[in-house]
Amino acid sequence: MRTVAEHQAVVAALFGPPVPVRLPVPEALGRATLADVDAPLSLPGFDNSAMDGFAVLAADLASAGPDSPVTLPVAADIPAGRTDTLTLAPGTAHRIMTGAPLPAGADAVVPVELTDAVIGPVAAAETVTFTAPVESGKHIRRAGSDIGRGARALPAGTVIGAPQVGLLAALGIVEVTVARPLRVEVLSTGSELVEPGNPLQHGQIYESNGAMLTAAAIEAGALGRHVHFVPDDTGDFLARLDEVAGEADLIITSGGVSAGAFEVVKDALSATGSVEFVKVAMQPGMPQGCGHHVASAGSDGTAGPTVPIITLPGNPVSALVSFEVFIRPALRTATGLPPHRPRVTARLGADIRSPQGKRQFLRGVLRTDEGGSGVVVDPIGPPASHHLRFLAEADALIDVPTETDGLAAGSPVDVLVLR
Ligand SMILES: Nc1nc2c(c(=O)[nH]1)N[C@H]1C(S)=C(S)[C@@H](COP(=O)(O)OP(=O)(O)OC[C@H]3O[C@@H](n4cnc5c(N)ncnc54)[C@H](O)[C@@H]3O)O[C@H]1N2
Ligand code: MOO
Repeated sequence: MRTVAEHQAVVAALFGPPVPVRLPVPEALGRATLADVDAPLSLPGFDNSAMDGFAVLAADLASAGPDSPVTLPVAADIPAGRTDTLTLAPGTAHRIMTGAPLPAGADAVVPVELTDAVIGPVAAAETVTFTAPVESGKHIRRAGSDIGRGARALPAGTVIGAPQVGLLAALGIVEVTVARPLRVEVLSTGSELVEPGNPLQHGQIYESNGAMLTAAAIEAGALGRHVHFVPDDTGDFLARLDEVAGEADLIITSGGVSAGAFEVVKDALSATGSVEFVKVAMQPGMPQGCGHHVASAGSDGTAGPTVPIITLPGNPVSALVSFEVFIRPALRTATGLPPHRPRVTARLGADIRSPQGKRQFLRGVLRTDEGGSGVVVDPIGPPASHHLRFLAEADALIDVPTETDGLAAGSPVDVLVLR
């Protein structure tokens, strides 16, 4: 049997390095930059006020005190957005709002609350009185104090989140070079499957792997699309693969890869020689397949596209755990994103058993222990791979080493954090 690490390497090798693409900033959310972004302008772009108040020359207020108020004429009113250039004459004040450009000649701003001016939406009075001096530079946001023009705004490899979108927009940047998102098509197989919303007959079940794996692909940063499911018919299956091959960077299938009499995926793809089916020493997720699907030639004889394909086992827990262990890290690396879920060491909240010779990924729920001194993981649900309910409750996978056949409560274990 192949080890988990060996199969991870085989899956990762299906993908090339990240491909750069220019995307509008809002569409770059969640993607990794593939080039440094340097600031095309300074932030702030001009000296401006940090407070609603009065721009002054600090020297004019040097003698101001409760018993020696200084009154200055208000020579201008500067709301944010005023675009003309103003100069403050010594011995005068300008009413100024937060974010408004500081007039040349002013070197401090006094907040309105520290003056005799009326606070609120009123016209500026003719004069303003100060009862305290102000330090030169006070409440002024200097041009370039956040970032200077030409400075590195985002290094290559940054994952774009809300703060990065904010910075790029503030810099006036409309497009950014990021890793091209990969298009993942998910196709389920099984004659027992029925689309949710339709009635079930005895022996039928609702198709859930397609929706689940599509969601997992999207969560991993890919463009996931669920192309629904086909019955256990190799002709139908291959036709659907051909249909989506031209639009996909990866096809994921579920089901039909074990040892039954109707293993549509294995039967259809084994013969092609471009997909290998293997057993991986893990539970759940033992039967795996991966390789390339070579789509049939077009009617004009042109060669069909070749696309990486990963065939996951049909048991729902096996399918999602396999995605987490093999596909998610590979997809993320191929799009420049940090590959792994966080891993932590936790103490087991209960005894566990594990099949020797297989690396087991048990579902678990993380908590902080009563003393607050560490992280505990409580195993939940049986190991069998149809327990979707416990998968939905879990926020961790407990990674039990291959050679271990059991661990006592309190033992340290390696945990993959799923949130
Ligand atoms: N004789 C053997 N039988 C099985 C073996 C084996 O080695 N020898 N392996 C077992 C293991 S382990 C797994 S995992 C499963 C994998 O089976 P398949 O990939 O062939 O999957 P199916 O047989 O098609 O389905 C398994 C199970 O999952 C349900 N299923 C399938 N697709 C979906 C879907 N899209 N949505 C919801 N549920 C789905 C299906 O109804 C079955 O109950 O094989 C074991 N057997
Ligand atoms: O390996 Mo299967 O995935 O145990 O359920």
